[in-house]
Amino acid sequence: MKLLVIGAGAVGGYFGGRLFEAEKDVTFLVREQKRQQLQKTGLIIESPHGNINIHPPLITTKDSGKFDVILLTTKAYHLEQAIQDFKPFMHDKTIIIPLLNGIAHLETLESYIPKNQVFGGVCFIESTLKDDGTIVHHGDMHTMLYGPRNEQASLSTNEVEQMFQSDKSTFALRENIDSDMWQKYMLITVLSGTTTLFDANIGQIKSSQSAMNVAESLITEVATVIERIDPSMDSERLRKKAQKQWDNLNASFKASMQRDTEKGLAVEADHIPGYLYVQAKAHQIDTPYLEVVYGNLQVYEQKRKDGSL
Ligand SMILES: NC(=O)C1=CN([C@@H]2O[C@H](COP(=O)(O)OP(=O)(O)OC[C@H]3O[C@@H](n4cnc5c(N)ncnc54)[C@H](OP(=O)(O)O)[C@@H]3O)[C@@H](O)[C@H]2O)C=CC1
Ligand SMILES: CC(C)(CO)C(=O)C(=O)O
Repeated sequence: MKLLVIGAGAVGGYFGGRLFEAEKDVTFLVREQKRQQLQKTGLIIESPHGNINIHPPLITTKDSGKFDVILLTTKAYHLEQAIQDFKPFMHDKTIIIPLLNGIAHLETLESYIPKNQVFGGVCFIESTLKDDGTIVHHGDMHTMLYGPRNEQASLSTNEVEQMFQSDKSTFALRENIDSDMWQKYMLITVLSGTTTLFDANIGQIKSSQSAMNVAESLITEVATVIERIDPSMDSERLRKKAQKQWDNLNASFKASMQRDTEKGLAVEADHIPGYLYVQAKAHQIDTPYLEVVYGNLQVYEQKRKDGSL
């Protein structure tokens, strides 16, 4: 089984790097600047679970070859281009596993690729990139969940499972990956929304009862919207689990979107809160907290564009 990781950023570099370390057949599809950087320094991971500096095979769109599994790890705003870039590396059974936060990318992927080749996926990790491309892993979490969304999956799950084994991080094949994706979407909307709104880590947010009330109201709104989009998701269960996940976070925890705003980078505003906000409007659900969170990120994007950050 041959794995192609699209992007060697904070998520793709970490999980792809751990699989390469575990001697899996892993190649990275990268853009030219990244290729040059990685050729010079190697792929470096600094992690509480062990630092590594490795030299996995790198390809760009100028190369050719076919891969059995594609792990998609770009940001949502690079999705359309990434699909055009990785499609030539697929054969008629290749499985795509996207690790993007959110859910709307599944529809985009399925508009280009047969549904039985699109798995679902989520990851739990707090990682970021240094200027020199080093992947810095904060905290303990490093879990990737994946699974078929279609009974007629083009490769058997047993075959795919062989690829995702490593002593240094956790990979789990799931029966209901859609449910995992919604639950993660719920969590990330609240975490990225509040940490960027207050420009604060979780400990700082927890120090204010009013800020905590905002988080709780956001949790309730998002759970309501998700249940309306997918009635198989129970809003009360979503809400309770998100609340528990929130309560268990370390004080120093930051969402990746917050780390991106601290660096003045683009954010997935339309893909994460924006998609839910549009769905809420379509279902005539009032979501004032989601509107504030989304509006805050839209203003941030505008400031980036006009150079006034
Ligand atoms: N970081 C985190 O802690 C977590 C992030 N996520 C989610 O995972 C996704 C990825 O985030 P993250 O890893 O942080 O983002 P990064 O920006 O760190 O990494 C994305 C990588 O994708 C690469 N890329 C973009 N387009 C292409 C392309 N066409 N071909 C090849 N490579 C491409 C970029 O390359 P280049 O270097 O050339 O710009 C970049 O290195 C997001 O949806 C995010 O929300 C989920 C869980 C945790
Ligand atoms: C919440 C977290 C850290 C979990 O992986 C995440 O997905 C992100 O910050 O983007």
